[in-house]
Amino acid sequence: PDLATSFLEQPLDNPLMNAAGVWCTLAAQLDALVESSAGALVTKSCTLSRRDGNAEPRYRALPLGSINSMGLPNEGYAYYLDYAACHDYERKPLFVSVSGLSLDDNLTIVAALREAVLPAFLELNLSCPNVEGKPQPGYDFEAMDQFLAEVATAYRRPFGVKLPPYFDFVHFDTAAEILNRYDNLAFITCINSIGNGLVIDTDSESTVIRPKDGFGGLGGDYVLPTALANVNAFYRRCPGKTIIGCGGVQTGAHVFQHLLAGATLVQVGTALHEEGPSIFDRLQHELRELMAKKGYSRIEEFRGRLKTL
Ligand SMILES: O=C(O)c1[nH]c(=O)[nH]c(=O)c1I
Repeated sequence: PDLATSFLEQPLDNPLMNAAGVWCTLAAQLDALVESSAGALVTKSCTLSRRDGNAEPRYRALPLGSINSMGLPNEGYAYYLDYAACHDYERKPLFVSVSGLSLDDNLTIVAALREAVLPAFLELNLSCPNVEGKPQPGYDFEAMDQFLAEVATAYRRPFGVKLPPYFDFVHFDTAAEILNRYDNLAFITCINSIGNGLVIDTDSESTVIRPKDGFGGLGGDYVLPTALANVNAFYRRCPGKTIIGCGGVQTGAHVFQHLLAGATLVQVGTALHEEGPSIFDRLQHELRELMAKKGYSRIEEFRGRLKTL
């Protein structure tokens, strides 16, 4: 079976990439993703200036996934624009994730990205749950609409958004109605971590990460059904847009499920953090095996074809 696909008319060897924030803060990590068999890669969400992020421990791997409250540690947007300027786009597409601390910061970064005239894809992160005192725009529909109105106008080129998980059909409907207003909003990445979970260690009777009294974003097995729901909800509601699936991917079957739900590309976070970039070889092998067993030779034969009962 062939895993070749395309994204916004760009060909990719396969639909797999990292999730923003994982294995992508420093150039050496990004280089490792370029060298890996990932079909594409995305940079750590960036802010105007470099940030240390929250106090450690701020990430914990768990039997069923992960919890994190990194606090947006990153090298500052110039660092990632420099990386994007040196990337070989013939090899694989590069996405730049932007998560400015204010609308103005986002507009400054987006303007710089536009001025750089790079073939990189902008993934506007509206869903960071871990910056104390910064509510995420993804859960404030008025703020989200304003951010998109200004960014869509300033950037003028195709871009995408990274959304938080929603858990109610009214929220799916409202968010989709906003996103559908912006013609150059070309893709939607669902989901970011499930925000502000609390993991407790029974023996120590304590939280397991330091920031925010232990409250942090959940990833891994915990989030797969929610991720699939959000992928399919926006796939159904935004027919003119491309969906990128993110959340809970650990096996080729999980990739298959995201594709079935309507995803075009599939991002890997927690499992990549734990296994490293070789995971992209394993996931492709497992996906090919599953496709062969089902008699599929190309992804387009089943992508978006989720059956209902
Ligand atoms: O804490 C983080 O840096 C972080 N952590 C997440 O789970 N999602 C995000 O978008 C971000 I910006």
